Amino acid sequence: MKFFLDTADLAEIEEAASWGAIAGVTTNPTLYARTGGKLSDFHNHIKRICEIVDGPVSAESVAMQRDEIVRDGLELADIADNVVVKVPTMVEGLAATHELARRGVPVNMTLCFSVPQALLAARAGARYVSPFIGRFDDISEDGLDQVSNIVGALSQYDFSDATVHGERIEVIAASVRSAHHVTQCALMGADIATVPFGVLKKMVQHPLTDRGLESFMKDWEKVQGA
Ligand SMILES: O=C[C@H](O)COP(=O)(O)O
Repeated sequence: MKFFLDTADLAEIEEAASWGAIAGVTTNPTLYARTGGKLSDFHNHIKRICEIVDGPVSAESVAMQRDEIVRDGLELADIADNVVVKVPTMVEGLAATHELARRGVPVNMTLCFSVPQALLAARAGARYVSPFIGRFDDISEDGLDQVSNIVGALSQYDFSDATVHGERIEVIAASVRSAHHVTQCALMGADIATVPFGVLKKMVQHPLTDRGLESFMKDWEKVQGA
């Protein structure tokens, strides 16, 4: 399993990249707004992320019509070679994804909540599909179950004919809220988990590691005093 960092915060991205932990970054309009960035700085900000991370960086189109999404997507793809255009899973998004894929632009279909949506994303030529866990849990559904179903359904078929990249569509487990979500996604075979920095930090932690470290340090003090 690969990990992407789900943030637009440059300090978080630099720190996580220094751990060798992340293979890419995903952003969305909310995450960019959280940085306090302006619209005029958006492309520069994505460029900066692409310089820090040597892997796919998802930047989302906020257009609603297929032609505008394609125009947006082509501009975003021009920022750097590792930009992936994030497009919502809706009719206009599918049409735009199909056109962007035809032009060789990798697309991450986002806001995916069902197997049929994921199958259509794959057929349209998406390079990635992002089922959301936490937001599904928020409405008393089972987000992890949905990821498992999507991983299972996509693995039944070869969609390589649908993408100009000829690569298998990869599932990005998104809206990840806990290390438990990551564990379950890894067990069900999701290709990637995109995690907020807070979750990435929790993934490193274990109380027995802390307790073990504390006792090693105490015993080492005894050695030094001997
Ligand atoms: O845009 C994708 C994010 O993974 C959504 O995460 P969130 O539901 O925690 O805002």
